[in-house]
Amino acid sequence: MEELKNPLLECPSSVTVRRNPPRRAKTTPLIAHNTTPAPKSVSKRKQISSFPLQEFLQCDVLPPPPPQIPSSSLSSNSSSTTSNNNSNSENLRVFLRIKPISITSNTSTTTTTSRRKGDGVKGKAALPVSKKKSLKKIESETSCLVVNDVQSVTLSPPQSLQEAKRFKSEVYDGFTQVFDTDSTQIQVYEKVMEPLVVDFMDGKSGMVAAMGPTGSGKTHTIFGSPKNPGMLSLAFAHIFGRLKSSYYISMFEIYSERGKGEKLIDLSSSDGPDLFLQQSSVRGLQEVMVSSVVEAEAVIARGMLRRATAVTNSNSQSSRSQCIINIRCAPEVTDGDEVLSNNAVLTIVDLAGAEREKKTGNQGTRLLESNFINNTSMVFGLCLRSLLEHQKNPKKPLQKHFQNSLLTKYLREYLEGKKRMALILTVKSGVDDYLDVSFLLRQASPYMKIKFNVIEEEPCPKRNISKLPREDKPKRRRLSDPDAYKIDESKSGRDPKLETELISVPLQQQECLNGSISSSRSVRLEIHERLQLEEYRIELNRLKRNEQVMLKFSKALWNVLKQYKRKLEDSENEVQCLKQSLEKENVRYVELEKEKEELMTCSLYFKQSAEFSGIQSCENGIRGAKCKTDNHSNGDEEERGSWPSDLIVSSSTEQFLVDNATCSTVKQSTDLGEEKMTSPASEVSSNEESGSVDRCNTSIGDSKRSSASKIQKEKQQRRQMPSPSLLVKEKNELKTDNEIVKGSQILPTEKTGSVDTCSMGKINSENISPCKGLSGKKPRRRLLPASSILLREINDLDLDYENERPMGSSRGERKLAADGIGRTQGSVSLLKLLTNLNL
Ligand SMILES: Nc1ncnc2c1ncn2[C@@H]1O[C@H](COP(=O)(O)OP(=O)(O)OP(=O)(O)O)[C@@H](O)[C@H]1O
Repeated sequence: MEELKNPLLECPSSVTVRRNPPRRAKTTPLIAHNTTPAPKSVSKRKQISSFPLQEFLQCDVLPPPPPQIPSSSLSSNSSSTTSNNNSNSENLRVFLRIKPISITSNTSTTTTTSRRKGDGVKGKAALPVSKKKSLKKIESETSCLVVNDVQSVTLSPPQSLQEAKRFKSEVYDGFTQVFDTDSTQIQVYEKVMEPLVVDFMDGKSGMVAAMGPTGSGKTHTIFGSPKNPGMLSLAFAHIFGRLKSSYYISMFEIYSERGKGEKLIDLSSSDGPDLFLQQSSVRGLQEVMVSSVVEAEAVIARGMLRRATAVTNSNSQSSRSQCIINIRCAPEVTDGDEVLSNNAVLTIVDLAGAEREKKTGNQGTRLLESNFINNTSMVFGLCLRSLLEHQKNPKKPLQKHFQNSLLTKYLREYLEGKKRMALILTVKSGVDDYLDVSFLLRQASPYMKIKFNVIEEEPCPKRNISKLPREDKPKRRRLSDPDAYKIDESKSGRDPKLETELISVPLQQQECLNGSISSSRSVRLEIHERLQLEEYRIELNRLKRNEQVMLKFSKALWNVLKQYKRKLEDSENEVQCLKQSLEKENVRYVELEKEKEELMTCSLYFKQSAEFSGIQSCENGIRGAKCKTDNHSNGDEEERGSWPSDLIVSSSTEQFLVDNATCSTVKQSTDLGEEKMTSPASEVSSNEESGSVDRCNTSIGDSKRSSASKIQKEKQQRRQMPSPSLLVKEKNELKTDNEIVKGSQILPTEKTGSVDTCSMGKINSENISPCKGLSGKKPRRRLLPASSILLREINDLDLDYENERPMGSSRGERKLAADGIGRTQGSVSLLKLLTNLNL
């Protein structure tokens, strides 16, 4: 009772403090190491001011030596410590290894600086006992982690952080084994790895993963060094020392270059294809068959050379990737037959160490790698955390955190508690490493409660080829390149001769073949045959589908082409039509041009005629004019008329000779009832021989020529007609002359209808001042031949009415017609002509 009253007076020698819940740090009771637990009285505990950490650390109490258990009994012993009563369920084994502080400390002795990677323990072991003690003292002074016993440690914050009162000492208990700073590689192997190796050789898969901050000794623990071999090398020695057998080894890393996605890289083979993850197996990964420790070590050494490493502030050879090594049992071949084998795989994972930016001083690429490394570690931890919570409370669903990284995808079965695994946490115990250690222990210590519902894997009597990831590759190759398959077979240890036979022998002969060989071979043949058939079936389906697709595509293409052809034909037809219509239009245009020219010519002519007519009416009156017409009884026949005449306009003193007052022939289309005009010149040149009938726009519409002889005469006269240019010239001359002409009168030459046609309707003789030509001299005028002819023709006309004959009334007096309208002589003449033509 007295002890209880005054606990400070007599401290117990040791105490074990268990953390539960693990994340909540408890104040360490004020008791000495290795003392009996103090009574948990709240009233008494209040009296304890603080935990005398320094005092405690200064105590030169060596941790109890690890129990020396014979190797043969390690497996059973270790499992007995971790497994529950239920043989199929066991806890996740979590180990803690503390890296010697002297190796990490910059202020360490010469021993530290001379050490190389991996030989720290050995060097320390070689020291004399007195030096060992002093070194231990130094370590204890500068360490933040103290080993309480084989299963627990106490983590104390450095003085600077203690003052902040946010950080308190924490005890972490429940580890499968804590390896102190002076633990050897062999000790670690025996505890961590050997049970897994034993199980593996019994046909059970297992995995061990090393976790911890950068530079804490993960790679050292797994791979070690030539002088101080790690767990892997020791495992090889164990595996190959027992039985003479072959194993497949594969080694690959998951790396993120500059943090851009994750990449799988085959470390065991440099010439292999690109790797990709399919569910939980790596496709394309090369497996190297080894049958001795040396071969296995060589494969691992090659892989280590290829592995991504870099120099950081924390580690001169820091791993930048997650490295995974698989060891798989190869079937033994005796006399061509394979014997017992199993599907068990032993997996060793060296995770890249979590990094703090402040400590590592990483920048750029290194920093991006750090992010990837920390992220993967976090996902790995989340998967285990989720599994633990699910096991605690089955109502909580198992989160699918494994999907967030390639590593966790690959290790899914382990992270879901389906296969047994072990974790080894490596830490540095320096004061500077307090935060790293604290983070890791807080994160990983709860994993000790994770249970694995191990499904016992039955040893496989025959190798199950379909389950092996590597088997897919030769299958794929076989279809395209049989030689490639042969090479692969030599690697995998199969009988290539037999496989070649299998491919070549028809299916019908397989039964005979199978009958003659052993049962194991027949099973293998059957599997191969089935796989091959399946491949062919898939290929056939693919080809069929392709064929159907192509068929449909070609049909569609054909239809489209047909439509295009039809459209093309239509377009061509349209083009032809347009061409024809264009030609027609061109012809019409030419004709219209000609008409236009003729109209202009005629217009000029009639203008002259009107002027002359005005002059004549003023002075001499109408001498008479005759119009010769040919009437054809049949209205459908073409009519032809021309007015070749020489008009002689005489005044009292002078005569005007008009050359070639021409009118073009008139072609009358009775169907359309329209008249076309052509120039006399053109008619003479082009239409005369063909006998085409033109109608002069100045001619009287329906006038007919009286006799053929006259026509002939006209034709001859027409040949003498001048060109329109001459007419223009003549017009100019006449204009000049008109100024001095006193008066002249031109005889009416045509009916009003024809005047209209030739735009002569506008010409009114009344508008022409008769007095204009009277003033001045009276020069002798020479009439153009056509005008003379016209005048003569008009004079030849038989006018019925006396009053219609142009009177010789001088000065263009208007004659009163019966209707009382005053007309000039020219108008009267035209009227007569029109009347004769019955228009
Ligand atoms: N227990 C130990 N005993 C002696 N030396 C050790 C021990 N642990 C680590 N070392 C040495 O410390 C250095 C760093 O160790 P290691 O490379 O294994 O760290 P790591 O955790 O793998 O780091 P990273 O995650 O950056 O790759 C190495 O030189 C190694 O030899």
